[in-house]
Amino acid sequence: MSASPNDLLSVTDLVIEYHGASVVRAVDGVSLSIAPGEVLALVGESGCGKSSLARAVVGMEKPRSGSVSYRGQAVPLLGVRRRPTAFTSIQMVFQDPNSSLNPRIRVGTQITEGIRAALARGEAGSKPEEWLERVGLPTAMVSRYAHELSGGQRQRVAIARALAARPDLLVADEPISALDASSQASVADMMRRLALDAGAGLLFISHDLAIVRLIADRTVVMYRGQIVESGVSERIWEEPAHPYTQALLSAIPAPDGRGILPAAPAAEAPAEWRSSLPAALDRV
Ligand SMILES: Nc1ncnc2c1ncn2[C@@H]1O[C@H](COP(=O)(O)OP(=O)(O)OP(=O)(O)O)[C@@H](O)[C@H]1O
Repeated sequence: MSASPNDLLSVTDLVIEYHGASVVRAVDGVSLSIAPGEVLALVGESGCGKSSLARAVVGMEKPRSGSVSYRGQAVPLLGVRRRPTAFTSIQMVFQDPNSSLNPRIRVGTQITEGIRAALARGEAGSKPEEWLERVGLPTAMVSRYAHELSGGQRQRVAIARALAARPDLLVADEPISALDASSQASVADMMRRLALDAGAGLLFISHDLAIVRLIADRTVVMYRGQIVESGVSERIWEEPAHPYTQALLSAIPAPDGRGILPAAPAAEAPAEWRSSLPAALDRV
């Protein structure tokens, strides 16, 4: 996955470490890129470094080494106060909508913040009600407060606000896990459509390979801070090359209760994975 001058986002040899009682290397030499109008999924089990990578992409995490560039320019570290205007064209949706919405500000006002960011970059204006409709919420919700909404409604508002800023690049970190199972696929598909209608790129982080298969052009699989496999989503789904990807796929429930893979993959998984994914690997 080498960088091209046309990339919207280019991450090169990224290393992120946390220094506490011990050093945790959360991201260990990751390179990836996203072209305009492309959906890239980042999958992997909890703790593999997905959120650390996402935060670095939007300038919220300082890399130990390596680089993150957006349209060929290094993404600046977010200031204590606010990010430079140019970089409002990168928006992030967090797993927990409470971390981006203010419970004491009306929903309409919060979406208007996104609209203002778009206007400041010379983009066309829009109304908060339009964005509520696009994410499947009633327009009357403009006058409600975030704390009056359900978790799923809040997440839709967070998505509406991010999209209202008309980003070129949308980074969505587990954006659908707060939603009920029946609406996860439709909201993921809506994000894909809205991002692509705007010609934006979408970095979609999830542990749900079934949904990723539906919406992502390419998929990157992370394990313990490193990329173990990447490629066209359909290929990864049909012919996972790496034993870890095979284990992730086999852990997806199927009607027969045996996981999604029809036959046992040939590759032998290293013993260390047996401890991290025992249930999945029992079926591999
Ligand atoms: N601020 C921090 N300080 C110390 N360690 C951290 C910090 N943030 C993350 N880590 C560690 O870095 C590793 C990667 O964490 P990260 O949140 O990036 O993983 P993730 O794949 O997003 O997990 P999840 O799916 O559970 O959100 C984990 O071992 C985590 O404990």
